[in-house]
Amino acid sequence: MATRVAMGNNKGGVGKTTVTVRVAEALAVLGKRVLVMDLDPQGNSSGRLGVVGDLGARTVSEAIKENRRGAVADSIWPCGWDAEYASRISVCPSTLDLEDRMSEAGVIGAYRRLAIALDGADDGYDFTLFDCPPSLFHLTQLALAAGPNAVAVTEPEYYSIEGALRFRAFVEAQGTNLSNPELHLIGVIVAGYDVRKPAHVGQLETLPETFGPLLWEPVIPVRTAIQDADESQLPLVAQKSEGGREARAWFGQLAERLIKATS
Ligand SMILES: Nc1ncnc2c1ncn2[C@@H]1O[C@H](COP(=O)(O)OP(=O)(O)OP(=O)(O)O)[C@@H](O)[C@H]1O
Repeated sequence: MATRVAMGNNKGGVGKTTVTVRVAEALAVLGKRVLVMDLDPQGNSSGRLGVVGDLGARTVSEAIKENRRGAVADSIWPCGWDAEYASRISVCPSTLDLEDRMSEAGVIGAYRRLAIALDGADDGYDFTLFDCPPSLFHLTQLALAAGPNAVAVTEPEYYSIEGALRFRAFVEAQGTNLSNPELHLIGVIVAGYDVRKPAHVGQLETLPETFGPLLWEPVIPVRTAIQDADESQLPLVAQKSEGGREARAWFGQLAERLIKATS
């Protein structure tokens, strides 16, 4: 089984997908084989990893629906990027159909369906990263039931930090309920830091006290190159600017931090 890591925050737009995709990219640069599970019906990590077009039934929604051991294997796509290391990245993509799985939330044991569908399917990977939706409800619970590690992603902004704290509290409280007593938060990643915003500067100072040793470095500042890579669905290696080079280095350090935290 791969080392499984769920990236979450129950506030939206805080950089979860960006961090998941760019840490996956950085892990692949370091030679790791990575499976990205897109658990957000918006399908943003699928698109940013170049998995676009008609996906037919080969999506994470279908794999969960099947409720069969290893079903994820039939929903795995290669990363669509033109980069040497992209061959080490695979994607289990989502579409809006993933919303349909929400109706199963009340079904006894349904929260285990992704863990069951992943069983054996991610054995060939070093890491499986789950890009969670901005919620603590069923789709996030499917990810948290599937693996022992969770990482909160937050902007240095009040409501985003509140969302990260709720995610941490949920992870700490729900492991047993999700049949995953090993579940724990291994880190907090701060993204989207805008030095021009006094509120960001102020909140950044409070974060070491709030999260203590769980706070990972480096903080990821806002860079046009990161947004451009996301919007053009390209790897960071395609961003030749200084910002692109900086971003590759920062995500590389976060990937190394993740490897250290899980080894
Ligand atoms: N460090 C950064 N520099 C510049 N743009 C960024 C950075 N981090 C994220 N963004 C941009 O901010 C927007 C929101 O980021 P992202 O999609 O990762 O958030 P999210 O938490 O996954 O959102 P959702 O909750 O909707 O899934 C995107 O347009 C992304 O490209």
